[in-house]
Amino acid sequence: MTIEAAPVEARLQALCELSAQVRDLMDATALTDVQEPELTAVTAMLAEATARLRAVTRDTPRPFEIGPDGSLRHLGNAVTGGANPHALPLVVERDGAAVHARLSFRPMHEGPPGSVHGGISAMILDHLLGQAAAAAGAAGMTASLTVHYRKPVPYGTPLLARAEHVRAEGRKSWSEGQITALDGTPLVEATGLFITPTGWTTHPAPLP
Ligand SMILES: CCCCCCCC/C=C\CCCCCCCC(=O)SCCNC(=O)CCNC(=O)[C@H](O)C(C)(C)COP(=O)(O)OP(=O)(O)OC[C@H]1O[C@@H](n2cnc3c(N)ncnc32)[C@H](O)[C@@H]1OP(=O)(O)O
Repeated sequence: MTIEAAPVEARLQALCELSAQVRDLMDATALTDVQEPELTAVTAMLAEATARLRAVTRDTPRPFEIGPDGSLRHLGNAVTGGANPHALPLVVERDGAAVHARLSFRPMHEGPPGSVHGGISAMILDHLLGQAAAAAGAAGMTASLTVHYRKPVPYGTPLLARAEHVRAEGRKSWSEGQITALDGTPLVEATGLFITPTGWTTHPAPLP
């Protein structure tokens, strides 16, 4: 894994704005009820836009970078990356030994009709649990994730997600966390085991 010096911020800002537009496009696509000729016309426009973006490409999404404020960021990440349309993007804050984020899922995250797909909730918790491990100085890869779905998760509603590191044993560390309604009602709870790969232990990972 490499950490790059950040390129010109204005270009990254434009890339994040493009990603935000693509997220809106994804919701619009999931919800549209326009007629077939309009669908065909929009599809042609998008094919042209895709070709323009492919004119110059990278091998991977944006890597870990040091931002202008000195913080570590990963704009290509599928959960937190502002430059990745797949990401919400989740903005994770540290809170002592824990991490938390406010979040709001979108119609494109639908699983059961009217609520969020369980795999999407699990992905958010996987990331947050991993960040809690990293915040405790035990960054690692997810080895296992156990998820309990307590209530359907709504989209279009502000929610909270929180995680904390609970214990460590050698290269293994455990975190637990939950997604809740704003009033604290638990919706999804998870525990995860994170293992620091041997290659990382000789080069301590930077904290997020
Ligand atoms: C320049 C570096 C910069 C780094 C910057 C980092 C900053 C951090 C910032 C921000 C945090 C972001 C947070 C992200 C969160 C999301 C993370 C993901 O989505 S990760 C993707 C999904 N996970 C994988 O793809 C893993 C694939 N698996 C593996 O790579 C390996 O299996 C790995 C590393 C998990 C373990 O491999 P081994 O070779 O190190 O493990 P062995 O030596 O066999 O076992 C060690 C101990 O762990 C147990 N163990 C191993 N795998 C286990 C498992 N799956 N379940 C339970 N125990 C397991 C074993 O039984 C052993 O235990 P005994 O020491 O004997 O007690």
